Amino acid sequence: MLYFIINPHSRSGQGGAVWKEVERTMISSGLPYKVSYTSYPGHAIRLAAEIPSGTQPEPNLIAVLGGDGSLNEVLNGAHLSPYTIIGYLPTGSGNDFARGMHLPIDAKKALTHIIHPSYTDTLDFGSTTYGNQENARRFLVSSGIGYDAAVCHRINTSKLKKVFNCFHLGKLAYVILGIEQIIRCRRADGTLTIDDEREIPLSDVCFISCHNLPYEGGGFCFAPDADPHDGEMDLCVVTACSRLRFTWILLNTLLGAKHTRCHGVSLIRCHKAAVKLNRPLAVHTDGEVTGFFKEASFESHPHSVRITW
Ligand SMILES: Nc1ncnc2c1ncn2[C@@H]1O[C@H](COP(=O)(O)OP(=O)(O)OP(=O)(O)O)[C@@H](O)[C@H]1O
Repeated sequence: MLYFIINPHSRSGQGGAVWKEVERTMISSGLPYKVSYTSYPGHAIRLAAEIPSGTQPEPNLIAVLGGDGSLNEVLNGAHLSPYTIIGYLPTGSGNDFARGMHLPIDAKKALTHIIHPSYTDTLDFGSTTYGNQENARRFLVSSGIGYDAAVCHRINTSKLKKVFNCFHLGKLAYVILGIEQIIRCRRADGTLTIDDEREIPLSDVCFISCHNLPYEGGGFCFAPDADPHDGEMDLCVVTACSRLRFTWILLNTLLGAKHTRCHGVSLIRCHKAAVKLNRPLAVHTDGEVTGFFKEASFESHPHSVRITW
């Protein structure tokens, strides 16, 4: 069975209008499908959890229409199995999943791939544990602590993205709030433990971002070689740099240039990473902020989620 989970509020309310257009194609296809609409943040987790795993002759396909946040919620609610397949119709403003996977950004084109799947792929996903060890959340794109999460926090609490999205300039909101956080974001000292073995002391941490896919924040390429098929995560660690150098690093990631050569940037490939800091910093998973914490752990779950396009 084909289930649609629609976030009508994605891209500042345009998601509902996009679905109306997409649904015409669905109706004319004659295929059976069910639709649910999200009515509050976190609702897609519950809606996805209500969909049972399919069976071998009849897998269930959950098609998400929304942004990376809605896709993340479905990943967190879905009963992951070889018979649960996730499809994606991007209507967000960041669209880092679609960008990283080279998927069509156009929801109508994406629907063609859902109706006539040409390919299914099994991807890695990551999980982030924060605060007390009971809190965990899955991610498909990236998760981080520090500057990147602080920007997500501002994006989600400020009206700027909504206003800019009306003029199709959502990306500019990320840039403006990103600059604001270069000036205001707090930093911390601590340690980073890689794969339970190697402990790295950290001072003046700007952020630590853990990637399954290369881009986050609407196109910042923090981990150019991140591959969701390799069973590992790519960590981008940025420490001890002036605001000017930090701006230069961010510009490099946005323009696709080599930020990895900049002083203060390290890229580490691993299965697990644990961060301990001396003050709480914001933590995000796929752009959804979970809170401010001193400790966060990230882990890769190889080949665990089926996607179609
Ligand atoms: N009906 C709703 N009303 C308000 N918020 C909602 C509703 N449905 C979902 N949400 C929340 O909206 C947030 C953002 O949604 P989503 O990521 O789909 O779109 P976006 O913000 O436009 O895209 P992007 O994350 O790519 O910038 C999610 O955190 C989700 O929980």
